[in-house]
Amino acid sequence: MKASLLLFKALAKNENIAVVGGGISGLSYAYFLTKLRPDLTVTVFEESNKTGGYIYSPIGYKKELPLKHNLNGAVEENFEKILFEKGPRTLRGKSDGTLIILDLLHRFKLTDQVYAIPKDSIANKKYLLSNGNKLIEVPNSFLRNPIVLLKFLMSPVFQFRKAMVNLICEVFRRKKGWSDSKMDESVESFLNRRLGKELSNIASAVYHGIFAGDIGKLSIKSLMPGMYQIEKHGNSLVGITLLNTKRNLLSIFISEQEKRVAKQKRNDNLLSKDIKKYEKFFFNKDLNLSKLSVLLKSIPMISFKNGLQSLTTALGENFSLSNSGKNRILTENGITQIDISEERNKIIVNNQYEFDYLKSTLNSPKLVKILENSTENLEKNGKIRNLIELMKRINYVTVCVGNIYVPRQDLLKSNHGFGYLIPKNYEKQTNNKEKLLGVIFDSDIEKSRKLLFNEQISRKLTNEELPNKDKIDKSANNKLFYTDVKFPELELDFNKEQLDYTKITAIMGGHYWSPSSNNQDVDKYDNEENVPSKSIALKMIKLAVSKQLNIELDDIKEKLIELEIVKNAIPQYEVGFIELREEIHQKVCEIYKDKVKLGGMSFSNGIGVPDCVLNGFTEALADSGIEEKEEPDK
Ligand SMILES: C=Cc1c2[nH]c(c1C)Cc1[nH]c(c(CCC(=O)O)c1C)Cc1[nH]c(c(C)c1CCC(=O)O)Cc1[nH]c(c(C)c1C=C)C2
Repeated sequence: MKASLLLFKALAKNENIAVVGGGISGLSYAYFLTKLRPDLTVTVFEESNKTGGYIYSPIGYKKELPLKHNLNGAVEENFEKILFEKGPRTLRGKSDGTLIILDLLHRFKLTDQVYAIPKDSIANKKYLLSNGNKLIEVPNSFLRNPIVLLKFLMSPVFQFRKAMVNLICEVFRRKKGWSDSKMDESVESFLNRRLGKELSNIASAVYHGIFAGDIGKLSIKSLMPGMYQIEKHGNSLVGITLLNTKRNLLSIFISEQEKRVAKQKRNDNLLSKDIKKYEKFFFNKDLNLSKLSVLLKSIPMISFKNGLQSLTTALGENFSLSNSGKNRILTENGITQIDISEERNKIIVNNQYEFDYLKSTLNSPKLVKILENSTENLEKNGKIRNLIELMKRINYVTVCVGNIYVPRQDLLKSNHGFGYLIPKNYEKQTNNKEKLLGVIFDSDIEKSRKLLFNEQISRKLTNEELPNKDKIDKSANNKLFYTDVKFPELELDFNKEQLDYTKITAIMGGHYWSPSSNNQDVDKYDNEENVPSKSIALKMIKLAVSKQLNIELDDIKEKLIELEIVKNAIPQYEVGFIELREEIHQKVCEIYKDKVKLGGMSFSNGIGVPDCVLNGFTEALADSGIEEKEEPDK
């Protein structure tokens, strides 16, 4: 059998495509589609005046500094500039999406923007907030740091005795063993039933940090597909974990040589199907993705010199620059109507533009508004009403993001790290009055960063010729790559004294502000949506942070605080979400005769930035119609 590339018609030659939404999902999709199919003309519609969507890294200005002149005699900017991230800010290292993002940044010649947070850095310490405002460090690895593990097991968040009894009982407890593939359950009810309330409370904090959501509503099938499979087959979670641990323990009897061979085999095979496709259709001969993926295994987090927005800006610019100006991003161009003209076989946008195909990355509240403006033509068959009702069943949470900067002071004292998450049962008696979900220690993340593509690593990651002495033993060189990655200190462009600043982000609201939540402080809220005004939110954030970190924010004169309330920020993959999403996709295909498709955080799989980029690639590849087909040998 011989593999060859065949182009078959998904999108016909020279078609005109609309992408709705200029966030990370829309930009990734548009960028990849244009690269895969340069014959197409692609227009991105963005309602706001900037691209990036939820990724937003503005610079705040703190105070006037003494005037300085540059070499040409001109006055230099004389304000202390502070980068604030209002949305996502870091990427997890080990993920297919991150691999693609780093490859893109390498193509865009932005490697000087990419920082690694090494495993052994202070920013890799994560905490949970326990009653009495104690920060409990969560062990990163069960074996590597026994003291942290022991302290965690003995802490009130874990509740050792109860948790251990529950874990032992789990092996013997009767399992449901779902036979119907439609079965689903909330994460909370599943974990309570299987592992007990103590462990489920820890999971509540983790999902505060991802969905800002309530594990009492989020779906086990969507969020923990591995657990779902174990349940489906009626197996024990603890049993399967122990079996895997036994396999690991047995590995101490395997010789070093055998281990090395096994590791090499794993590394050779480590690219997923999606990344192999990316390599095949989008190959950048400069960067070795297999080596990069090995390196990323040892880097928990990636961060960006000028904020994550440099990624979306670069994607937008590289998209617009390609195809000699045929492609465009129309900012301040919201979509109000999407109709279909069956006679002309076209999608009509805003009664004005005609397209052959439209990809939306909007969330469902925005789509509902657009659908409600649909013409009588679409209204006639009643299907659109049904679609609107389905879309309204997807719930979203609103979050308040508070960025706080204090110069020349270390407010975190002994609690340095990535930040902390707050479990659901924190201060149950006071009902977590301020509805804080967690706090990120941005200054610690910033102070832990190391240039990822430094000279040593870049040489190993690119297919550049190896220096002569390394050529002598290539296998030794490979080994060196896996074990000997060094991150030299960054050259700082500010003096040591300025390193003592504190920058944190406090995140509040989420599911606690959902209309259905039993909010005791509802009289404080000045609108019917259960969301406080900005001024009340500011008071609440200051109060909570001061209390939890034991500082008096109001007493600190030199500070900068910015607050953003992001409505419908994160879709909630609640119980039954997978089936609901599938039904919506089917209805959209039916109504718009396969000429409209939905993507983005709400309708593709996954809400993380790497997920959005990976989905952008796989969906563009599928729509491009470029597929690999096996052909028999002649
Ligand atoms: C601003 C509020 C957000 C909260 N969750 C998200 C946002 C944007 C989305 C999100 N956060 C994480 C993931 C998983 C990452 C992945 O698997 O790709 C997602 C989808 C993990 C995460 N949580 C926090 C950080 C800094 C990260 C890394 C990714 C990122 O930079 O967003 C901190 C954090 N996020 C939220 C809270 C309450 C919180 C508290 C410490 C809600």
